[in-house]
Amino acid sequence: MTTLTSARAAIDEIDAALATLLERRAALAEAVQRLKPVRGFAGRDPERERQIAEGMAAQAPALGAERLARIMNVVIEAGLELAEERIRARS
Ligand SMILES: C=C(O[C@@H]1C=C(C(=O)O)C=C[C@H]1O)C(=O)O
Repeated sequence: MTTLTSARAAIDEIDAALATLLERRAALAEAVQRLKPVRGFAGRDPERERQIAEGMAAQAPALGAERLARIMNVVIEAGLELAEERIRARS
């Protein structure tokens, strides 16, 4: 039987994996910023972001593209913020 404790433990495990993946994603998003002619928020690409949400919806149909777009908007903005900070700190 699923208990509150075991369900929360399962969520904690998934969140730990998500945190690792988010850290890796942010590092890759920073690498992309360094390759683009216009970096950071100024070089935002809404079409690419839409494709990301659509692609993820194929893996997560219950969440769907609209909710995934909202989730990914926060993820992408956090990555852009971090990339801008790190690029500024090194230049
Ligand atoms: C990383 C890029 O720059 C921005 C960040 C994105 C992301 O974090 O996935 C996607 C599109 C751009 O708004 C990119 O253009 O691929």
